[in-house]
Amino acid sequence: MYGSLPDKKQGYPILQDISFEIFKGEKVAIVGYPGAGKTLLLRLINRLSTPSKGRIFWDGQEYNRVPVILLRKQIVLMPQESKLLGMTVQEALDYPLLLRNLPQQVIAQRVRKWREKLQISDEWLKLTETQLSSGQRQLIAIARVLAIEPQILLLDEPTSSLDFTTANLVLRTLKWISQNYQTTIVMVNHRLDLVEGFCDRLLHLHEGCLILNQTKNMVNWQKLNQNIHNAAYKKDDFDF
Ligand SMILES: Nc1ncnc2c1ncn2[C@@H]1O[C@H](COP(=O)(O)OP(=O)(O)OP(=O)(O)O)[C@@H](O)[C@H]1O
Repeated sequence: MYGSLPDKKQGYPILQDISFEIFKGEKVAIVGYPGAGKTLLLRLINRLSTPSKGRIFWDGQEYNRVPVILLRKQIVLMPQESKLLGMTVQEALDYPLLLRNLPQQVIAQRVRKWREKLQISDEWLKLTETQLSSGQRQLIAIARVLAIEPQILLLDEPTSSLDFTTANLVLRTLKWISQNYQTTIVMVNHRLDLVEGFCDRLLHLHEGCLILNQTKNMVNWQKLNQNIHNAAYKKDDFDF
Protein backbone atom coordinates (compact mmCIF):
# COMPACT_ATOMS: atom_id res chain seq x y z
CA MET A 1 0.00 0.00 0.00
CA TYR A 2 1.19 3.50 -0.71
CA GLY A 3 -0.67 6.55 0.47
CA SER A 4 -0.63 9.94 2.06
CA LEU A 5 -3.29 12.14 3.56
CA PRO A 6 -2.82 15.90 3.84
CA ASP A 7 -3.26 17.38 7.29
CA LYS A 8 -6.35 19.46 6.69
CA LYS A 9 -5.19 22.18 9.09
CA GLN A 10 -1.55 22.55 8.07
CA GLY A 11 -1.48 21.10 4.57
CA TYR A 12 1.36 18.58 4.81
CA PRO A 13 1.14 14.81 4.52
CA ILE A 14 0.38 12.83 7.67
CA LEU A 15 1.49 9.58 6.10
CA GLN A 16 4.11 9.46 3.36
CA ASP A 17 6.57 7.08 1.69
CA ILE A 18 4.52 4.14 2.83
CA SER A 19 4.56 1.00 0.74
CA PHE A 20 3.91 -2.52 1.99
CA GLU A 21 1.94 -5.66 1.29
CA ILE A 22 -0.11 -7.76 3.66
CA PHE A 23 -0.60 -11.42 2.80
CA LYS A 24 -3.62 -13.58 3.50
CA GLY A 25 -3.49 -15.14 6.96
CA GLU A 26 -0.65 -12.91 8.18
CA LYS A 27 -0.54 -11.44 11.66
CA VAL A 28 0.87 -7.94 11.33
CA ALA A 29 1.58 -5.62 14.25
CA ILE A 30 1.84 -1.85 13.85
CA VAL A 31 3.81 0.02 16.48
CA GLY A 32 4.89 3.64 16.85
CA TYR A 33 4.89 6.72 19.06
CA PRO A 34 1.50 8.44 19.66
CA GLY A 35 0.50 10.48 16.62
CA ALA A 36 2.69 8.41 14.26
CA GLY A 37 -0.33 7.68 12.05
CA LYS A 38 -1.21 4.12 13.14
CA THR A 39 -4.96 4.69 13.45
CA LEU A 40 -5.04 6.59 10.18
CA LEU A 41 -3.33 3.67 8.46
CA LEU A 42 -6.02 1.29 9.78
CA ARG A 43 -8.70 3.72 8.57
CA LEU A 44 -7.15 3.77 5.10
CA ILE A 45 -7.11 -0.03 4.99
CA ASN A 46 -10.76 -0.03 6.08
CA ARG A 47 -11.58 2.74 3.56
CA LEU A 48 -12.93 5.04 6.23
CA SER A 49 -10.34 7.52 4.94
CA THR A 50 -9.14 7.97 1.37
CA PRO A 51 -5.52 8.72 0.44
CA SER A 52 -5.02 12.03 -1.36
CA LYS A 53 -2.13 10.43 -3.26
CA GLY A 54 -1.11 6.85 -3.78
CA ARG A 55 -3.09 3.67 -4.22
CA ILE A 56 -4.36 0.77 -2.18
CA PHE A 57 -4.97 -2.64 -3.70
CA TRP A 58 -7.14 -5.55 -2.62
CA ASP A 59 -6.25 -8.82 -4.31
CA GLY A 60 -4.69 -6.92 -7.23
CA GLN A 61 -7.74 -4.69 -7.66
CA GLU A 62 -7.59 -1.00 -6.88
CA TYR A 63 -9.64 -0.11 -3.79
CA ASN A 64 -11.86 2.46 -5.49
CA ARG A 65 -13.01 -0.27 -7.89
CA VAL A 66 -14.00 -2.67 -5.10
CA PRO A 67 -17.61 -2.12 -3.94
CA VAL A 68 -17.64 -0.70 -0.40
CA ILE A 69 -20.28 -3.24 0.62
CA LEU A 70 -17.87 -6.07 -0.29
CA LEU A 71 -15.05 -4.50 1.74
CA ARG A 72 -17.36 -4.02 4.72
CA LYS A 73 -18.27 -7.72 4.60
CA GLN A 74 -14.65 -8.86 4.55
CA ILE A 75 -12.87 -6.26 6.67
CA VAL A 76 -13.84 -5.40 10.23
CA LEU A 77 -12.25 -2.63 12.30
CA MET A 78 -12.28 -2.59 16.07
CA PRO A 79 -11.66 1.06 17.01
CA GLN A 80 -9.82 2.20 20.14
CA GLU A 81 -13.04 3.24 21.87
CA SER A 82 -15.78 0.70 21.42
CA LYS A 83 -19.33 1.61 22.44
CA LEU A 84 -22.31 -0.60 23.18
CA LEU A 85 -24.65 2.20 21.98
CA GLY A 86 -27.23 1.72 24.72
CA MET A 87 -27.47 -2.03 24.16
CA THR A 88 -26.99 -4.81 26.66
CA VAL A 89 -23.91 -6.98 26.23
CA GLN A 90 -26.01 -9.74 24.64
CA GLU A 91 -27.64 -7.31 22.19
CA ALA A 92 -24.29 -5.75 21.32
CA LEU A 93 -22.77 -9.16 20.59
CA ASP A 94 -25.73 -10.24 18.44
CA TYR A 95 -26.16 -6.96 16.55
CA PRO A 96 -23.41 -7.19 13.85
CA LEU A 97 -24.55 -10.74 13.06
CA LEU A 98 -28.19 -9.66 12.78
CA LEU A 99 -27.07 -6.96 10.34
CA ARG A 100 -25.47 -9.73 8.27
CA ASN A 101 -28.81 -11.59 8.17
CA LEU A 102 -27.45 -14.72 9.82
CA PRO A 103 -30.02 -17.22 11.16
CA GLN A 104 -30.77 -16.90 14.89
CA GLN A 105 -29.29 -20.33 15.62
CA VAL A 106 -25.98 -19.44 13.96
CA ILE A 107 -25.89 -16.14 15.84
CA ALA A 108 -26.43 -17.91 19.17
CA GLN A 109 -23.71 -20.51 18.40
CA ARG A 110 -21.15 -17.95 17.25
CA VAL A 111 -21.69 -15.61 20.17
CA ARG A 112 -21.46 -18.50 22.64
CA LYS A 113 -18.29 -19.82 20.97
CA TRP A 114 -16.40 -16.52 21.16
CA ARG A 115 -17.72 -15.67 24.61
CA GLU A 116 -16.38 -18.98 25.89
CA LYS A 117 -13.00 -18.49 24.24
CA LEU A 118 -12.67 -15.07 25.86
CA GLN A 119 -14.15 -16.24 29.18
CA ILE A 120 -17.00 -13.71 29.10
CA SER A 121 -19.32 -14.76 31.87
CA ASP A 122 -23.12 -15.25 31.47
CA GLU A 123 -23.58 -12.69 34.22
CA TRP A 124 -22.36 -9.88 31.97
CA LEU A 125 -24.99 -10.45 29.29
CA LYS A 126 -27.71 -8.28 30.80
CA LEU A 127 -25.37 -5.43 31.72
CA THR A 128 -25.12 -2.14 29.82
CA GLU A 129 -22.11 0.06 29.11
CA THR A 130 -22.17 2.08 32.33
CA GLN A 131 -22.22 -1.12 34.39
CA LEU A 132 -19.00 -2.44 32.80
CA SER A 133 -15.36 -1.66 33.46
CA SER A 134 -13.22 -0.44 30.55
CA GLY A 135 -11.50 -3.85 30.43
CA GLN A 136 -14.86 -5.67 30.29
CA ARG A 137 -16.02 -3.33 27.50
CA GLN A 138 -12.85 -4.02 25.56
CA LEU A 139 -13.23 -7.78 25.93
CA ILE A 140 -16.81 -7.57 24.66
CA ALA A 141 -15.72 -5.43 21.72
CA ILE A 142 -13.14 -8.10 20.82
CA ALA A 143 -15.75 -10.90 21.09
CA ARG A 144 -18.08 -8.85 18.90
CA VAL A 145 -15.61 -8.52 16.03
CA LEU A 146 -14.40 -12.12 16.34
CA ALA A 147 -17.99 -13.41 16.12
CA ILE A 148 -18.26 -11.77 12.69
CA GLU A 149 -15.41 -14.10 11.60
CA PRO A 150 -14.24 -11.70 8.88
CA GLN A 151 -11.40 -12.32 6.42
CA ILE A 152 -9.48 -9.32 7.71
CA LEU A 153 -9.48 -8.02 11.27
CA LEU A 154 -8.12 -4.55 12.02
CA LEU A 155 -7.61 -3.99 15.74
CA ASP A 156 -6.67 -0.61 17.21
CA GLU A 157 -5.08 -1.16 20.64
CA PRO A 158 -7.33 -4.12 21.52
CA THR A 159 -5.52 -4.88 24.80
CA SER A 160 -4.93 -1.36 26.16
CA SER A 161 -7.36 -1.78 29.10
CA LEU A 162 -6.56 -5.42 29.88
CA ASP A 163 -4.26 -6.95 32.49
CA PHE A 164 -1.37 -9.08 31.23
CA THR A 165 -3.16 -12.43 31.70
CA THR A 166 -6.34 -11.34 29.91
CA ALA A 167 -4.31 -9.64 27.16
CA ASN A 168 -2.49 -12.94 26.63
CA LEU A 169 -5.79 -14.79 26.45
CA VAL A 170 -6.95 -12.34 23.76
CA LEU A 171 -3.78 -12.79 21.73
CA ARG A 172 -3.98 -16.60 22.01
CA THR A 173 -7.58 -16.36 20.76
CA LEU A 174 -6.50 -14.14 17.86
CA LYS A 175 -3.81 -16.67 16.98
CA TRP A 176 -6.46 -19.40 17.07
CA ILE A 177 -8.76 -17.60 14.62
CA SER A 178 -5.79 -16.83 12.37
CA GLN A 179 -4.68 -20.50 12.32
CA ASN A 180 -8.15 -22.01 11.95
CA TYR A 181 -9.83 -19.50 9.61
CA GLN A 182 -6.77 -18.01 7.85
CA THR A 183 -7.92 -14.63 9.14
CA THR A 184 -5.55 -11.79 8.33
CA ILE A 185 -4.95 -9.69 11.43
CA VAL A 186 -3.52 -6.18 11.55
CA MET A 187 -3.13 -4.95 15.10
CA VAL A 188 -1.91 -1.68 16.57
CA ASN A 189 -0.39 -2.35 19.98
CA HIS A 190 2.06 -0.47 22.18
CA ARG A 191 3.11 -3.47 24.25
CA LEU A 192 6.14 -4.98 22.57
CA ASP A 193 6.21 -7.91 25.00
CA LEU A 194 2.80 -8.96 23.67
CA VAL A 195 3.49 -8.03 20.06
CA GLU A 196 6.68 -10.14 19.92
CA GLY A 197 4.81 -13.32 20.85
CA PHE A 198 1.96 -12.58 18.46
CA CYS A 199 2.98 -11.17 15.12
CA ASP A 200 4.54 -12.65 11.99
CA ARG A 201 5.64 -9.21 10.82
CA LEU A 202 6.15 -5.81 12.33
CA LEU A 203 5.50 -2.38 10.83
CA HIS A 204 7.02 0.55 12.71
CA LEU A 205 5.62 3.98 11.93
CA HIS A 206 7.42 7.12 12.99
CA GLU A 207 6.22 10.65 12.18
CA GLY A 208 4.04 9.27 9.41
CA CYS A 209 6.81 7.25 7.74
CA LEU A 210 7.24 3.51 7.64
CA ILE A 211 10.71 3.03 9.11
CA LEU A 212 10.59 -0.72 9.64
CA ASN A 213 8.80 -3.53 7.83
CA GLN A 214 10.32 -6.80 8.96
CA THR A 215 9.43 -10.37 9.79
CA LYS A 216 9.42 -11.06 13.52
CA ASN A 217 12.71 -12.99 13.51
CA MET A 218 14.57 -10.11 11.87
CA VAL A 219 13.46 -7.48 14.40
CA ASN A 220 15.96 -6.31 17.02
CA TRP A 221 13.38 -6.25 19.80
CA GLN A 222 15.74 -4.89 22.44
CA LYS A 223 16.70 -1.89 20.31
CA LEU A 224 13.12 -1.31 19.21
CA ASN A 225 12.08 -1.28 22.85
CA GLN A 226 14.67 1.41 23.62
CA ASN A 227 13.73 3.58 20.63
CA ILE A 228 10.00 3.31 20.42
CA HIS A 229 9.11 5.56 23.32
CA ASN A 230 11.51 8.28 22.30
CA ALA A 231 9.58 10.98 20.41
CA ALA A 232 12.80 12.92 19.76
CA TYR A 233 14.00 10.28 17.31
CA LYS A 234 14.11 11.27 13.68
CA LYS A 235 13.69 8.86 10.81
CA ASP A 236 17.44 8.71 10.06
CA ASP A 237 18.36 8.01 13.70
CA PHE A 238 16.91 4.52 13.46
CA ASP A 239 19.54 1.98 12.68
CA PHE A 240 18.24 -1.53 12.84
N1 LIG B 1 -8.52 13.26 8.80
C1 LIG B 1 -7.52 13.91 9.40
N2 LIG B 1 -7.31 15.22 9.15
C2 LIG B 1 -6.32 15.87 9.76
N3 LIG B 1 -5.48 15.33 10.65
C3 LIG B 1 -5.64 14.04 10.95
C4 LIG B 1 -6.67 13.24 10.35
N4 LIG B 1 -6.59 11.99 10.85
C5 LIG B 1 -5.54 12.01 11.71
N5 LIG B 1 -4.97 13.21 11.78
C6 LIG B 1 -3.75 13.57 12.52
O1 LIG B 1 -2.78 12.64 12.10
C7 LIG B 1 -1.88 12.29 13.14
C8 LIG B 1 -1.85 10.79 13.31
O2 LIG B 1 -3.05 10.36 13.98
P1 LIG B 1 -3.31 8.85 14.38
O3 LIG B 1 -4.58 8.84 15.18
O4 LIG B 1 -3.28 8.02 13.17
O5 LIG B 1 -2.06 8.53 15.30
P2 LIG B 1 -1.73 7.21 16.15
O6 LIG B 1 -0.36 6.78 15.74
O7 LIG B 1 -2.82 6.22 16.00
O8 LIG B 1 -1.71 7.78 17.64
P3 LIG B 1 -2.13 7.11 19.06
O9 LIG B 1 -1.05 6.08 19.37
O10 LIG B 1 -2.09 8.26 20.01
O11 LIG B 1 -3.49 6.51 18.90
C9 LIG B 1 -2.35 13.05 14.36
O12 LIG B 1 -1.54 14.18 14.50
C10 LIG B 1 -3.80 13.41 14.02
O13 LIG B 1 -4.17 14.62 14.66
